[in-house]
Amino acid sequence: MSEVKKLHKEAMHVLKLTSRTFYIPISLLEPTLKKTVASAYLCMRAIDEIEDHEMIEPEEKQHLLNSTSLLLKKEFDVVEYRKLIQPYESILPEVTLRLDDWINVCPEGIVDKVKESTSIMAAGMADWVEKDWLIKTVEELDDYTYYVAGLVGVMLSDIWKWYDNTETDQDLAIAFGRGLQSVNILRNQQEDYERGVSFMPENWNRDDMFQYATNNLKLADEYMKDIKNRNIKLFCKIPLALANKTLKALKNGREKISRNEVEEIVAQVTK
Ligand SMILES: CC(C)=CCC/C(C)=C/CC/C(C)=C/COP(=O)(O)OP(=O)(O)O
Repeated sequence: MSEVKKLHKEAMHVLKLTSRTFYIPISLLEPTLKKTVASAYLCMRAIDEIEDHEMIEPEEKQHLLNSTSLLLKKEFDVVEYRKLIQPYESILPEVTLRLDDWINVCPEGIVDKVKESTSIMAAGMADWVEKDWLIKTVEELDDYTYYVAGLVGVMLSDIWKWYDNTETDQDLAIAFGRGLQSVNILRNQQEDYERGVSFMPENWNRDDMFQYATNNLKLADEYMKDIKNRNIKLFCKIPLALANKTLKALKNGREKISRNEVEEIVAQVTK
């Protein structure tokens, strides 16, 4: 097997191990999009694992994220990156240690966009680590959800445009990301509370966050209307359907949806 093929296979393997939500939709994409979106997911997940790490001090996270953000702005210097993460090698996951590999999986015509989006996300995450994720206003919630999810939407829209000139609305793409992220916030609220983090603006209760999620997921439906390519449409439909179903389950007091329900939704969307 050629080196390129081998790397692609490894990327899909790591993707399967890291993403419950996106492994299936990415697998259903045609080869060029599959490589691109897998690479983009893994690059962003690489830095997300730094932001979320339980054993790394905030100052160190900021340094790691800001330095990675700078490295992504130039031709990626893998020697510098290895030096940067070397002290944390034993505690960081494979997806983070192999950032250079994921960049190499990405097709040449779009890799700069993926690096740029990941760089902006890393700098935004570093700022939120500094602020200790202290969200007081809805503007701050919007800012946080923009960096960690809205930007993914923007990047995906850029990928669709590059791939076959599919034009989608940037604000709706951001809302799509925010919708998915706010469902996760609701799902993880207790767990986050236990580690001392809350994404609820002051004076907000759970119902307000439900409303925020519902509004953004409605805008995600609008986003879908611009997509004609069936392959891209299918990719977007799966996380959206899972988020809608999860939101409904949470409203009914359940913790999350079952593996069976996930399978049912995927089967329904792909039939
Ligand atoms: C235009 C468009 C499609 C916009 C959507 C943008 C997008 C994919 C944002 C990601 C947001 C998010 C909450 C990811 C983690 O979800 P998770 O915890 O469910 O995923 P995981 O299983 O990969 O951890």
